[in-house]
Amino acid sequence: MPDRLSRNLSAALRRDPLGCVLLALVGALVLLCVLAPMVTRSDPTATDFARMLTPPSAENWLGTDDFGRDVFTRLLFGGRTSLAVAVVAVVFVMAIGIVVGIVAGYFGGAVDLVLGKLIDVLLAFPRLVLAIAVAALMGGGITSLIVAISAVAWPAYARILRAFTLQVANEGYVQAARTLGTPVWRILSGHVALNLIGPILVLAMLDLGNLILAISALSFLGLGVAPPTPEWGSMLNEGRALMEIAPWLVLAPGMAIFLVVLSANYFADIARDSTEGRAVHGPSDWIALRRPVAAPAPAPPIPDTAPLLAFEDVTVDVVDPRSPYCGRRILHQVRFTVGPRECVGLIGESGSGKSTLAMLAMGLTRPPLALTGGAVRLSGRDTAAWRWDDWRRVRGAAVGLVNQDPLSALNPVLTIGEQIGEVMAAHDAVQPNARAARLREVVDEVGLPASVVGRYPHELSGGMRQRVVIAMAIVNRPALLIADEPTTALDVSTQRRILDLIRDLGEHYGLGVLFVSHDLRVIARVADRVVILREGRVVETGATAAVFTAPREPYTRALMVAIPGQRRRPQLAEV
Ligand SMILES: Nc1ncnc2c1ncn2[C@@H]1O[C@H](COP(=O)(O)OP(=O)(O)OP(=O)(O)O)[C@@H](O)[C@H]1O
Repeated sequence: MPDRLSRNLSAALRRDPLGCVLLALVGALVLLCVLAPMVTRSDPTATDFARMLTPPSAENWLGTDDFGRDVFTRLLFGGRTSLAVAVVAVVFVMAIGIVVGIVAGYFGGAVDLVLGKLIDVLLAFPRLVLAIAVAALMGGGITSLIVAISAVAWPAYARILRAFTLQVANEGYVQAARTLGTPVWRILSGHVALNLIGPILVLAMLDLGNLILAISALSFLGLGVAPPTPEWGSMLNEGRALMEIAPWLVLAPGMAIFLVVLSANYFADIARDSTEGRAVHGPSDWIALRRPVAAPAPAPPIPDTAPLLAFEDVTVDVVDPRSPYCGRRILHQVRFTVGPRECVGLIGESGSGKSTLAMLAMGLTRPPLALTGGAVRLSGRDTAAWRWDDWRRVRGAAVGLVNQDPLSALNPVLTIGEQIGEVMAAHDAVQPNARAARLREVVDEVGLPASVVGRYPHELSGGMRQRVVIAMAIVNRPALLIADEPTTALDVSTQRRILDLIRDLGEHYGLGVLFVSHDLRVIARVADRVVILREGRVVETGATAAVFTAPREPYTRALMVAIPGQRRRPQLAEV
């Protein structure tokens, strides 16, 4: 995003002579201010009553004030103060706004409610009036100026960044990071904050001008930088009484403020244009997933013979009384297992409950749905009492997930190497010193060139992206892989290659695979056993060849006849 921002800014400037002139002027002014001690030998506070109120001349380019001080020198040193205070204030404001906005947007619930109310209350006051009150209470000076400005400016940032966080947190790649067991702090700093850099930069540019104005206004009112230290606002105040006989006293700082504020707003506009159109989507109910259940996980006795995944009479209902579907049964005593080195195909038409089962196996069942009967066991352990942290250790380590849409599962601002590396870093399955080698190995295993690690998701084809997602799912060598419609978004030939890859990897790693699909031909190519689901009930289950060649249930027969181009039943390995 910052790359695109700088590219767009330079492209906009190339097309815009006014922008170039503004940039040159403000750049020169800022440079002169920064280098003030080298540009001018005069002391900005040294008085010389013999030279009081002299108009601009070769000796005093911008004249002198009523103490005989050189206005040009004071303008440059005053600019250092104004700009430094503004930059420090922006940093403070951004830091508070970013932390509060991200925390409120990401955690939601009570945290969001409390922070949201605080933001609302602070935003209800006019910013400058509140800043005047805070600065007056603190007694003026540079510190109180920064505190006053920071205290009143952060809520606007927090509110905007909260909204951005809500959007980013619902992106597929953030959800994917969660399902891969990435810790919250890493999701916040890596996925959420990185994606907010663009909006943050634009906000900072937009507000820099406003903050300089506010700083100047407070100093103008005598609540900021105390005389004789020069500052543009206080210079305006000092020159105000003599404006009619010595207009240069107000013109110089006035023009400087005007130029800096105009430039900041102008460039912020360009920056805002260049970052518009971000793709955002999705509801914001995932935060409820974090709610842990009451009891801690029990000590896990793991029978060697236990299947990797077992659904034992699993019943799921809509339990939230606020849902219009409250009381509806989604899964009815579903029972089947997935063992090591076995690929189980879960087939069912849309709405039959396939995704609900896949989510149960990852501990991602969302309110208003809840497990109301039976048990979901992973390697023999009942997961009912697992808390969020227990699941976090399992996801991405013992259980890998491959989703339908690889693009939404990948973070657009991180390279492939970083994203695979992050999954390894989230768990201890691969030792830190072995991670670089494992990265190369897994990239090779999924059939991608080594160069892919330095590339970004948008530089890859759909099939390559799905290979990356598979690499992320297997990099920690899980025992179980959940593949939820992993080939639906791909063309037929890519589908075939991805299916072969999953089957080969399953054999290579001895993986148990739960392969969810509505497409019988896909299941026929990869699955050893099939489970046919209809309206939340298992209607038929058995070895793939047996079920497909001699279906017992009328529903299974109907499904096969419904395959496009298929008169009677699907051929194995037909895809
Ligand atoms: N939050 C919810 N509230 C009420 N009903 C829900 C909710 N989530 C899912 N359902 C219902 O549960 C049933 C199973 O949904 P699920 O998403 O598991 O089906 P699916 O087989 O994966 O379908 P698809 O292939 O279209 O994704 C559907 O009838 C759906 O309407």
